Amino acid sequence: MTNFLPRPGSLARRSRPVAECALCTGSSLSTVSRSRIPSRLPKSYVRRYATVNDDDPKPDKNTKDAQVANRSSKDGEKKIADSASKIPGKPPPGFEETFDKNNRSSPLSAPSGGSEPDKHDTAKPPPGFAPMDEREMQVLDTIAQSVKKGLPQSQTKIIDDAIDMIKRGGVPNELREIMNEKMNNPNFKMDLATAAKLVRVFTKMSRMNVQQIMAHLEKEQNGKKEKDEGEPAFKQSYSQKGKGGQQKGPDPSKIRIGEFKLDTGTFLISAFLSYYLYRSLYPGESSRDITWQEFRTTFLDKGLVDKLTVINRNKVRVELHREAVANMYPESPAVRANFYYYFTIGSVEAFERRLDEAHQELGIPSSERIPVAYIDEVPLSAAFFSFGPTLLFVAALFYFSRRAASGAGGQSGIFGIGKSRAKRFNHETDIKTKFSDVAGMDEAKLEIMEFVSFLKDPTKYQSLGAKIPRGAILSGPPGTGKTLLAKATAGESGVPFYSVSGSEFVEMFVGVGPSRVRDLFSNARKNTPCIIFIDEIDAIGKSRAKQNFGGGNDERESTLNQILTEMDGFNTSEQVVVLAGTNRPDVLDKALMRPGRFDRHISIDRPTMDGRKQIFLVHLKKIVTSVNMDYLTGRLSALTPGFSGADIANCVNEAALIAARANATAVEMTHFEQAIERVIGGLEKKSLVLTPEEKKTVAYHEAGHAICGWFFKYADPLLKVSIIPRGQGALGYAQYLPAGGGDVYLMNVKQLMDRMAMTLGGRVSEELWFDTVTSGASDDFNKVTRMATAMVTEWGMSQKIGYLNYKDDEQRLHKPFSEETARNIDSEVRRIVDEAYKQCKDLLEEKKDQLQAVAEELLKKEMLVRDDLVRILGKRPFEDRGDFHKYFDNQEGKSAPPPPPTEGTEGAGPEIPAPAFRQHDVRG
Ligand SMILES: Nc1ncnc2c1ncn2[C@@H]1O[C@H](COP(=O)(O)OP(=O)(O)OP(=O)(O)O)[C@@H](O)[C@H]1O
Repeated sequence: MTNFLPRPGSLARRSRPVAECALCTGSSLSTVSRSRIPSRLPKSYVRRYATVNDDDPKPDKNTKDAQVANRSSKDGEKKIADSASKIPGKPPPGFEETFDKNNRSSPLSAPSGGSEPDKHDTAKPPPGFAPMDEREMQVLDTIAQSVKKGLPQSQTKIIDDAIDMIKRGGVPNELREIMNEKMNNPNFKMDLATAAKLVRVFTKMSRMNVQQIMAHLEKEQNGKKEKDEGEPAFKQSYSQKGKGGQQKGPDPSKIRIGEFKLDTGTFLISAFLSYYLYRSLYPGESSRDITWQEFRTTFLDKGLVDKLTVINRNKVRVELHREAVANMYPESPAVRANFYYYFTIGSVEAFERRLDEAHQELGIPSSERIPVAYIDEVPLSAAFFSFGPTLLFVAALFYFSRRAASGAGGQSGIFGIGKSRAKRFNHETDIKTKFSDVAGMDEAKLEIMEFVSFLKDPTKYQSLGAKIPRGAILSGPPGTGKTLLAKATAGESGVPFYSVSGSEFVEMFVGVGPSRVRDLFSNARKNTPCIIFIDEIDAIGKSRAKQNFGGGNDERESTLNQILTEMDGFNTSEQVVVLAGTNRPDVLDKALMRPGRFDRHISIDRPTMDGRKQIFLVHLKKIVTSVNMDYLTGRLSALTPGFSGADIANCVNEAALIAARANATAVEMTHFEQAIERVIGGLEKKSLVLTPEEKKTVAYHEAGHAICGWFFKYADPLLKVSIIPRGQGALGYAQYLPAGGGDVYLMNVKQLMDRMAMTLGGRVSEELWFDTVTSGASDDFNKVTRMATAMVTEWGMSQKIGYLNYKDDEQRLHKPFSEETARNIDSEVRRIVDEAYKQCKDLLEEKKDQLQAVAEELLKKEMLVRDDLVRILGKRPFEDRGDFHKYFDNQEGKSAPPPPPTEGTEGAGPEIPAPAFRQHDVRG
């Protein structure tokens, strides 16, 4: 009994759960795991549980336990503490039964409010638990004391809590076994496994609270057999957490179920803890150091030594006759197997001498002398430190190679580096693209359709003796739908599709490229029929002759050679089609293009007006809009000359985003136009504030362009001009519709001259209206020079130079013409530009008033559209061609066509001006 009442503080701590049991109070505090609040337990808890609140469930007056509870509630904490201190060794009033050694029922058997009196006697402890008598409690304390030895204070607290809980709730069977062993065997010794078991049990018990055990008990009493009956009580109590409302139990959200999970981390920590505990309980259990004298008197002189081992020339291990030792010293640890005594020696010679002397003194004949062995042992820690860095390095290497490989597509470490990175798409699940998703490019589709019908029905061709082309190169500007077409081919033919980019063959290791090519083709051969698509093939397929100029690249060359070999290696029956995409067909190696490899060259250009209409139709399908589809696609395609399929897809998506930002229910024409402006001109830079003087210059500059466009017959009619800065350095922004209202494929001299004159309109206007000029016309001059140079050197439009083509070739170091021709070219270019300048100046001088009117209106409104110009300048004096009227007339303030793109593929047509006023850095 004294064990339980060591000091008032302890009493207070222990009386709380007991009173809690007796009263069956559902305190909210009790929901907190005890292990988390040990320091908060003492005083306030006693008060809380010793007093019955109005809303607490009332105990049954008939039951003895209820009376106990009632009494204790009346007396309160003070009485409990007093009685405990006055009658040491006796339980406080109301707790007698809890500590009654004859009463085998656990304190947990106290019925909760409302339970029937007779249940008290029949109440059993939870399965897996058993109540304790006093002797058992003492044994438990002894075990706890030995476990606590050597543990830090925080750990001993947990064990105290667990013991407390066990005494109140009963002993789990696991613990009872150990206690029984201890009671029955006076020589009971704790081994490592037992220590670990004890730590586990104590930790679990310390985390339980009274309600959990009681809830389990109540359920047992009501005869509700759960399927998990027989599990330890703490397990079941957690499984009841979800049934809120039944009891005023713990808040499920606060219960940390994971605490009982035995994951790897927990396992390792508890294993370490157990070992530490075991070691601290039995320090030096497997060895002990002694002196030579001890060795001599205790063991050698008594004939107990079996063998001596000299370790590392400085230590001797004594191996004893275990049975003889057991007879002589039954208590000695040396009885145990694996226990050895050690003593240190100064030198082996001195040790041998002393041993010799001892043998002689003891009169041991030389034949029976104690055998001595000599060994060198490396301590475990030393071994760890010597191999540790190497192991660490190997582990790091392995780890990083795996990470790098998984980042690059999940190959198996450094060993998978030669494997192909091609992604395989399955026609059934991954490739849903069909030819109907590819708008326009009818000719390209027709060409490639042949591959599809070959893959679907090869016999049709083979029966006629025809050989099917091995592959096709799809070339064209970026975003024109090359990849889309290849995917559609796979989708239509219903075969596996391997997609890889040319750059994925290139790696810093030599030989990786060819190895990946081999792997790709061997995979493909295993899965025939199939399609391989190599995007951006120019990364590996560049002409070998050109590479050599800059020193060459052997790795790329051998990768290319491997591709050539593999494509040659297909036999005619293998249905593997290789498609490749590139933006630069001109740099490809000729060997790639020869018949038998990529026999077909399918060029995909930017879509025509009609093609754009169809592409818009494809992408508008997913968009919610109320605009008439025919009108919408027609107008949008007219507004977007030079757009690629990808640009169109982007525009449509951008329009939907703009509409969503404006909270519109459908995408309107204005949203599409804003999107187009944004794609062409970039974002409006409202933050860029120009000075009034700068603004005026920009307005007059743009007005100059606008007047030229309006009054030159072959210039582009203006649709919109603004002086709100946009995009990359453009201070003004103007949109024109290409002359003719559609795509322009041919330009005559008149058109070119008008266009050049219009491009110079900005600078000429500045000259007319200001006393100085600005740097803003530099981009205009660049365009004019390029146009004039092309007229002279490429298009045969200069009589002096004649019908020669001196197209500039960057690869060539020397110009292919004489100095005199160079001088003539210069003078002709100058003459043409001067003519354009004169043409522009004459017009702007003539229309000076109109120019001023347009510029002032622009300054006022910041943006003018076609209708404003009609109002200021009157109707344009020339007939507009094409579908212009259909889409742009009578559409107030809605026209917003872009300037035709100037950047284009070679041979795409003459330079087209985009007279936007640009900001230039003229410092230094
Ligand atoms: N003819 C088209 N019909 C419908 N959509 C198209 C068409 N052309 C391009 N697109 C759109 O543009 C996107 C990009 O096209 P794709 O990737 O095929 O271009 P690409 O020519 O392979 O470009 P790159 O040369 O840069 O690889 C497609 O996903 C599609 O949405």
